[in-house]
Amino acid sequence: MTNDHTPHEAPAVRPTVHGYPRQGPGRRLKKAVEGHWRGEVDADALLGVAAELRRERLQTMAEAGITEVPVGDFSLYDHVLDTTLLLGAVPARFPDLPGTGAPADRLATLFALARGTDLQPPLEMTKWFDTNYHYLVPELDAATTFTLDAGPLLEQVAEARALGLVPRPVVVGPLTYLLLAKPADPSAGFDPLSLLDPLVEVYAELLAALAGAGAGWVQLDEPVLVQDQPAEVLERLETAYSRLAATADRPRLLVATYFGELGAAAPVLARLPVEGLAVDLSSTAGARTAEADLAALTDAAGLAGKRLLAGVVDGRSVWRTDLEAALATVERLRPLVGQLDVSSSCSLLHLPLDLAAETAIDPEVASWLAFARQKLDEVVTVATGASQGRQAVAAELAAAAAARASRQASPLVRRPDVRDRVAAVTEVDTRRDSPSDLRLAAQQEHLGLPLLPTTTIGSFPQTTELRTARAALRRGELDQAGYDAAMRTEIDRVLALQTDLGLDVLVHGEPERNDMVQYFAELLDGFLTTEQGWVQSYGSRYVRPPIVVGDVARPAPMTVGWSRYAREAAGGRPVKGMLTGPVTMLAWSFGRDDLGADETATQIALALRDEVTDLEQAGIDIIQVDEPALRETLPLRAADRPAYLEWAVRAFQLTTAGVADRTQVHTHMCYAEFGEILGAITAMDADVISLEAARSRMEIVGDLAAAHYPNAVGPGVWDIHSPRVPSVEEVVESLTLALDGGIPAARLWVNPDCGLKTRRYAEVEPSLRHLVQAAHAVRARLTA
Ligand SMILES: CN1c2c(nc(N)[nH]c2=O)NC[C@@H]1CNc1ccc(C(=O)N[C@@H](CCC(=O)N[C@@H](CCC(=O)N[C@@H](CCC(=O)O)C(=O)O)C(=O)O)C(=O)O)cc1
Ligand SMILES: N[C@@H](CCS)C(=O)O
Ligand SMILES: [Zn+2]
Repeated sequence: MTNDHTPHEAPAVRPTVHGYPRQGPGRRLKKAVEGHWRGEVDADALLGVAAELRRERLQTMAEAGITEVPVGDFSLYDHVLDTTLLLGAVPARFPDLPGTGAPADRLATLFALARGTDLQPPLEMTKWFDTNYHYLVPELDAATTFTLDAGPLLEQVAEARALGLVPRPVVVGPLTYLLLAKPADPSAGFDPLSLLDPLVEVYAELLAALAGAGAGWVQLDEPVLVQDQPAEVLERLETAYSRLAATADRPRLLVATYFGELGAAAPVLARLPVEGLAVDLSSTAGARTAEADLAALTDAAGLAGKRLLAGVVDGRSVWRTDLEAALATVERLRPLVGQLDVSSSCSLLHLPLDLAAETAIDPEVASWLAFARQKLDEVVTVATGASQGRQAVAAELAAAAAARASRQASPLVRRPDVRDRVAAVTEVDTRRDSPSDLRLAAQQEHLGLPLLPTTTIGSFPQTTELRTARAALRRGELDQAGYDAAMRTEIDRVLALQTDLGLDVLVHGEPERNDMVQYFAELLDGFLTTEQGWVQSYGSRYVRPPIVVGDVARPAPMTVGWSRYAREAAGGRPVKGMLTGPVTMLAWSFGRDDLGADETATQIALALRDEVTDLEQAGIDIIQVDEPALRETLPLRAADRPAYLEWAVRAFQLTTAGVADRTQVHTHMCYAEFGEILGAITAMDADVISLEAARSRMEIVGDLAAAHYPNAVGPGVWDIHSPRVPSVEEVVESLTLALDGGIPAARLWVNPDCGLKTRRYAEVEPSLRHLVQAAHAVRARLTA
C-alpha cells in the first residue's frame, strides 16, 4: 500500500472525528428503543428511526465540512455489544436466542444479551475506560469460535456512500476486544487473549468485506494501548497487525488510540505495518502526555509515510478549544508525516449534542463552551487554518481567543472565600473521633439493628408521574408547593412500602432528584447545568453532566428538608440521609481546565461537609455518601493512581469525618473490579459500604476478606441493572457466598447492587420481598 500523494507537495489537511452522539435531538433514539421494549414500536419502525438518525448525523457532519465520516460508531445499545455480534461471539449460555439472520431476530438477540432473559442474566456491564459510558463485556471461553457477521456494518458503509461521503468504518480493534473481555467461567484459568489468532483471521475477513463495499480506510480502535501493557501484549499487537496488513485487497488501516498517553506503546505503534495512526493530543490526555507522545512518535522511524489523525480537539471536554495551540501542534507535526489530518481526540459520544439547544445559559458563559456539534466546527477550523493559512480562519481564531480572555477575567470563576476555606483545611478535619470498632459499638447501641440488616441504596423507581411533575414544574404548570406536596406523597408511599416489606433501614427514595449528580449541581454555586445536554451512560439511559464553571460553595441546605420529613414520617425506623460524594460529583461533571481536580474536589467536599453536619443536627443517624465514581475515575496508568487516590479519599474523609461516633456513615459504589482500590476503600473509613456484586457473582467478597476489610459491607445481592427478579434462593446463595467467603455476619448488610430508580415497581416489590425473606432465612440459620 502507498499513499496517494507525492512526498513534496503537502496534501490538504482534512477534518474528521472518531464518532458522534447517537441519540439525536430530543433523545429520539432512547424513545424509540424504550418504546420497542414496551411493545409499542415494532422492529421495522425502530430500525427505521435508527437509519434516519444515522443519516441525519452524517448530514450534520457533511454540513460542518467533514467528508470522511466515521461509520459503525452508531449503536442501538452499545458498540462493544455490536462488535460481539459482528464477530459472532454470542456466549454459549444463550443457546435459545433467535440469531442474527433476519433484522427483527437480530434486534431480539441484541437486546436479550443487553438486558437478559427469564433464563439468563445479561452480559456484565462495566465502564468504558475512565468515562461515564458503560459497555457490555464480551464473555469468551476456550470453545468460543468467531464468525463474521458484517451485514449491518456494510449497510452503513453503503448509507454513507449514498450520501456522497467517504465512509471510514470504525471498529473496536482485536486486541482491545479481547482485553475488554472476561472469561465466561472466571475459575477456568482461561485467558481471552489466547483467542487472538483466530480472532484476527475474522478481522482479516472483515477487512476484505469492507474493501469490497468500497471502504478506502478502516479504523481499528485500540484504546487499551493507553493503559499499562506488558511487553508480550505489545508483541502480540505487532503480530496481529502484521497478519492484518498481509490481507489481500484490504482497505488502508488506521489504528486509533485515545483517552491518554501512549507511553511505551508509542514506538510499537509507530512501526506497525499500517498506513495510519490516530492519537489523542488533547489536554485531557495531559499537556505532558501530548508532548511525550509527540516526541516518541516523531522520533520513531516509519512515520514519515503515514497518515496521522491528530486528536487536537478534546472529545471529552466541553470547553472551547484553544485553536491557536491546536493549529501550532498540527503545523509542527505536518512536515513529519505523509498525511496529517485533524480530528477529535476520541469519539464525540461523550459530549452533549449541541450547545444551540440550550436556552438558559448566560451568553457569555455559552461563549466559553463547545458541545459535539461545535467541536465539528472546531475540527474543520483547525484543518482549514492548517491547509489555507491562518488568515482563512482569522474570524474563528479571534472569536475563540476572545472567549478565552472573557473566561479568564470573569468573576464567576474565582471566589476568595472558597479559596481561603480550602487553604485552611487540616489533617484533623479528615479523621473521625474514634476507630471504627468503637464507632460501630456506639452505633449499634443507638440504632439497635438486627443481624444482617436490610436496606436499599437510596432511589426508588423514578415513575412517569414523578418525571411529569418535574416537567410540569419546569414549564410553570405546577407551582413549587404543588410539586413539593407531590414529592411528600411519594415519600410517604415509599416509606409505607418499605415498612410493609420489613426493611430495617429506610430511605426516602430520592423522588425529588432528576439525577444524583445534577440535583446537587443545581443547588450548588459554581456548577452550570443544561436542559438538553444529554450524554449516553448505558443503553437507553442518559445523563446531563453538569459543568464546573467556577469555585464551588453551598448557598443553602440541599436535602435536609426532605430527610427531616422522611424521618418524621417513618414511624421510628431509621431513615438514611443520602448525598452524592465529592469525587462522584466531579467525575460525572465536566471539570475545569483552569483548576486541579483535587482542588475542585476539596471545594465540593467542604460544601457537602456542611450538609452532613446539618443532616446530623436534624436527627439523621445514618448518612450515606455515594462514591460510585471513585473507582471509575482511577487513572488508566498505574503510576498516576496513588496521587489520585490520595486526594479522592481525602475528599471523602473531609465530607464525612465531622460527625459524632454514633452517626453511621455509609458509602456506596456500583462498579465491579474494586480489588485494586481496597486500600483506598479501607482508608475512606465509612462505617458501612454497599458494593455492586451480583453480576460478578460476589467476586468482591474474596478480595474483601483477603484484605481483612475492617468495616461493615453490603455486597449487592440483586442485579438492578436487569429487569430480572432474583429468587429467594438466589439471594440466600449470595449471602451464603458472602459469609463463606469470610465476611463476618456481624458486619454483613443485605442490599441491592445500586439504586432502584431505573426499575419498575413490578420488579422492585417482589425483588425486595425476596431480599428480606432471604435475609430472615439466613439470620434464622445463623442464630439457630
Ligand atoms: C448510577 N449512574 C449514574 C451515572 N451518572 C450519573 N450522572 N447519574 C447516575 O445515576 N453514572 C453511572 C450510573 C449510570 N446509571 C444511570 C442510571 C439511570 C439513568 C437515568 O435514568 N437517566 C434518565 C434521565 C434522568 C433524568 O435526568 N431525569 C430528569 C428528566 C426526565 C425526562 O426525560 N423528562 C422528560 C419529560 C418527562 C417524561 O416524559 O418522562 C423530558 O425532559 O423530556 C427528571 O427526572 O427530571 C434517562 O431518561 O435516561 C442514567 C444513568
Ligand atoms: N443513591 C443513589 C446511588 C446510585 S449509584 C441511588 O440509589 O440511585
Ligand atoms: Zn450505584
